[in-house]
Amino acid sequence: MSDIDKVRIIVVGDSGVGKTSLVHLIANNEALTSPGWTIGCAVEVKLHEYKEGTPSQCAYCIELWDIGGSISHKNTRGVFYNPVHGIILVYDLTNRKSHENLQQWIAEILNKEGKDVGKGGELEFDPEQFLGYTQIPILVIATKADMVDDTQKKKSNKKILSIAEQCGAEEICLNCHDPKSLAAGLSDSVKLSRFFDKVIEKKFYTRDTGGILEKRKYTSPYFSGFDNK
Ligand SMILES: Nc1nc2c(ncn2[C@@H]2O[C@H](COP(=O)(O)OP(=O)(O)OP(=O)(O)O)[C@@H](O)[C@H]2O)c(=O)[nH]1
Repeated sequence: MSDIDKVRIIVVGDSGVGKTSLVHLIANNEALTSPGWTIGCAVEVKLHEYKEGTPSQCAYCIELWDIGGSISHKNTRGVFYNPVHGIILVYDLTNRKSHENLQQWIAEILNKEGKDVGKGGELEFDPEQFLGYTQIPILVIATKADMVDDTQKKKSNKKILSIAEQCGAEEICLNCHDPKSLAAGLSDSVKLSRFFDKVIEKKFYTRDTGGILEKRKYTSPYFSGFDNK
């Protein structure tokens, strides 16, 4: 895959929400029955057809960086946050706190050097700053959809919308143990594919004065839409 352009997408969320299971499902189209605890980071790759079925179709390599969610590694995770071309925020539908904590994850990515720390020692999340400053494409994914009934999903969806809306992001609810969750043609699969297209576009394409997308002549491997320093 060395000649194929690539993007780095980081996958973050609390420990145990299902990041490793999700990444495995996306990269291999199969369920991972017994994932191990991720220490540091694990990377899986997926070949993605940008704008599939159109004249602009082109293959790109998507690197999915599964960042271990353990609180004990919080201070060392910053090394994985540069460059970042896209972010998948993951939470567990059966664990409301894991959704609330996504704000902390965003703040951590944005302020990896510990700036903007609030009174309680927690990083402060400013969605406007995040959107305006970084413009990094974000996707929110809720896991363990098989463990909640539809009423609970609707309740959770209201909560999901708050973070997804604040970030201008799409959202997906799925069961990582079911390989059919992301079967081709399903709306969730289309959302995921569009998200990958968006990440690729942000890194490799620019709009000319007529609004037409054209590929940049040179793209720094570190370009991510924000400096992240
Ligand atoms: N029922 C169900 N279980 C899931 C789902 N996704 C993940 N799990 C289970 O949740 C547990 C934790 O999953 P992991 O993928 O290891 O979670 P993680 O977020 O990578 O955890 P860390 O490595 O600690 O950051 C495992 O037992 C998974 O099998 C899902 O959609 N449904």
